Amino acid sequence: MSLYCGTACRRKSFWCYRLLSTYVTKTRYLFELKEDDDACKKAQQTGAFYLFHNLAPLLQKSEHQYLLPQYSLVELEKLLGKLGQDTQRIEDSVLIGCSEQHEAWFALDLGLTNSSSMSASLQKPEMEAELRGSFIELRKALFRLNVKDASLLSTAQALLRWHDAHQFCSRSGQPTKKNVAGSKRVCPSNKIIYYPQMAPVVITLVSDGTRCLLARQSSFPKGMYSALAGFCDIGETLEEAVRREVAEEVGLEVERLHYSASQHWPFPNSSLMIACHAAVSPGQTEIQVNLRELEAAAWFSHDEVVMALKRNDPYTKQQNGTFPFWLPPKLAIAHQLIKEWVEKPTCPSLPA
Ligand SMILES: NC(=O)C1=CN([C@@H]2O[C@H](COP(=O)(O)OP(=O)(O)OC[C@H]3O[C@@H](n4cnc5c(N)ncnc54)[C@H](O)[C@@H]3O)[C@@H](O)[C@H]2O)C=CC1
Ligand SMILES: [Mg+2]
Repeated sequence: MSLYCGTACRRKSFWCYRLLSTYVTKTRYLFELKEDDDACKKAQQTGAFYLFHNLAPLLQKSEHQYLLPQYSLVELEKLLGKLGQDTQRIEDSVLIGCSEQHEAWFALDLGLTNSSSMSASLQKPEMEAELRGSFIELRKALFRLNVKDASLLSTAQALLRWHDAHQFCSRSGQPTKKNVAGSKRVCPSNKIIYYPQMAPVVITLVSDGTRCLLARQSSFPKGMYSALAGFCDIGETLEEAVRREVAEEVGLEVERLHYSASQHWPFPNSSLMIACHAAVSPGQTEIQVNLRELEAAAWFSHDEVVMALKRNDPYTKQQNGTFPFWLPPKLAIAHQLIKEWVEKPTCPSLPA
């Protein structure tokens, strides 16, 4: 059971941690680091750093998985010294979380150049040799990481990318300055504060009661089908976005929908994927594929989907030269939606 400390007693630190659950103290600690630059600098002294190069995380290969090396501040300072770099570069790091023991975790990109520190991009091969690891594109590495590491690296990459793309104020054109944690940037001339953003995206698995509708874009790997996805338009509710995307992409009218879960998705930019199941009436299932958005869409039976979920080697070409039908990997929320449908194909009851 979690105990809640009703009064936020501000004695030694920002909050009184004594009576709170581990989760709450951790959350409050992270909040303090985001709000208080001095506290965050202090946390760096005992913290752990994850390294990136041009948004690719540093990983070490073990037998079947990638491992995530972390460095202390002292180790990082030593490394920068060896590579002939100023330790001021550590100021570009961003806070990405902390352990239950309050060891703060930071991410630092040594390949990106920052407008204010004027630091030069470090050479990748030189660093890889020194660190005995490789900077691997996140898209390639994500599915060979455990869930916790994958989520940590997705957050880190999204935050590093956001800072890289928001170095200037869109009103004054002046360089913006990040706080120590990297939870915001401020324009020194007009005090406008910029916060990291995610784009909301709806992802919908449409069912007619016995089959589910899956689609593919030409950019997907060969043979892979997924649920319908689309960015929310400004001003739309979640329900309206689902209805519009399904109508736009396959020409069907959704009758009922049911929220399932959500996921942060770092590609190509930061999105908040909001996953739903939706139903269409069994009498109105004729698909009209919007070829400007999709390469193909089709209804799949329960058995076909069960078979596809079991497929381990999707990239193997079949004898007739085509690729087998397969589904997104476990880590993608599309996979979870499809798995839920396989386990319970009947459709839920919220009106769209
Ligand atoms: N994690 C998962 O399981 C899955 C994630 N996704 C992600 O969902 C996202 C959206 O899916 P799509 O079918 O591509 O969306 P979509 O159906 O909305 O089409 C993309 C188009 O929407 C427009 N657009 C509107 N707002 C945009 C914004 N904020 N950023 C970029 N483009 C915007 C652009 O013209 C773009 O070409 C993709 O980024 C994809 O990576 C898609 C399927 C599965
Ligand atoms: Mg789409």
